Amino acid sequence: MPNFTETEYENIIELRGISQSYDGGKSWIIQGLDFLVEDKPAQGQFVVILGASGAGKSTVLRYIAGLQRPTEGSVLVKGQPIGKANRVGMVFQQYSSLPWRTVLENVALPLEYQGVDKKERLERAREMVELVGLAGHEDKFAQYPTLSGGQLQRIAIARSLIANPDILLMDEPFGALDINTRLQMQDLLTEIWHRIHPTIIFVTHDIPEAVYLADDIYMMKPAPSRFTEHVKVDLPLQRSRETKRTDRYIELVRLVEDKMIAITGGEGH
Ligand SMILES: Nc1ncnc2c1ncn2[C@@H]1O[C@H](COP(=O)(O)OP(=O)(O)OP(=O)(O)O)[C@@H](O)[C@H]1O
Repeated sequence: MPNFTETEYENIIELRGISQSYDGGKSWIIQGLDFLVEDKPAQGQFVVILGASGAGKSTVLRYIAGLQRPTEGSVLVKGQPIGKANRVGMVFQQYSSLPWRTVLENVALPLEYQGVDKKERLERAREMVELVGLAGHEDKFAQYPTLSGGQLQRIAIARSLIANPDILLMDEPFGALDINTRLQMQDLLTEIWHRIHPTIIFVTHDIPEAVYLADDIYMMKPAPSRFTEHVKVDLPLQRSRETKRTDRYIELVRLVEDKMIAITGGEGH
């Protein structure tokens, strides 16, 4: 009899032996990449990916989302090949709302695709809009400058969370925001994460942001790339601006910076 522990699968994400070529194997963007993320359902996980520009960070997210298959290797999500059953949400750097629809309608969109009836989807969208701090803006059109860049990213986060994803993929979601908005969004994201515990895979170029948000940081070497470094962020689970003043935080930022410089030779990460 198999001994089932808390969950059926040890790893919520399992990428093994991944290689990627776009020219029939003459050159390789990614080679021999493994990426295993443990499943911790009651707690979630916050994993940050760092790597030089062009290393393949977005490509890794696309594999997990099922938007792309690697040239070689296997991708399992919750122990299964990617399929429609996987609940994976995605947030990109570019604003991705439909400007001719209201905030509420944009947030409700995934439920509309699922065929949830209008009353229920708007009710659930209202809860999400509140969760991301957009109450009062429900009926505005989701476009700049009616809404700011930060508000548009809040819509994207709410929309990705409404379908109750097990995994939330975030590709430099705060990269286009000014510094104050970026700091606010970091705090919003940690707050949400503590409430609903998805497994978050977050790509950024910003090392202080990575250390502030992550449980685990994985670093990619340049092409042919794979993960070569892992840093466990042993800061308290609950973080605040004060965390950024602690010796351990400062030490970890330095450690990650040194590792990135060693991996990339200081090339734009
Ligand atoms: N369809 C494609 N054909 C050829 N090359 C591609 C294709 N898609 C991606 N690439 C290349 O694969 C590499 C990895 O791209 P990817 O966008 O994953 O990198 P990244 O690490 O996310 O970069 P950045 O930090 O600049 O966003 C890049 O060199 C890119 O040019």
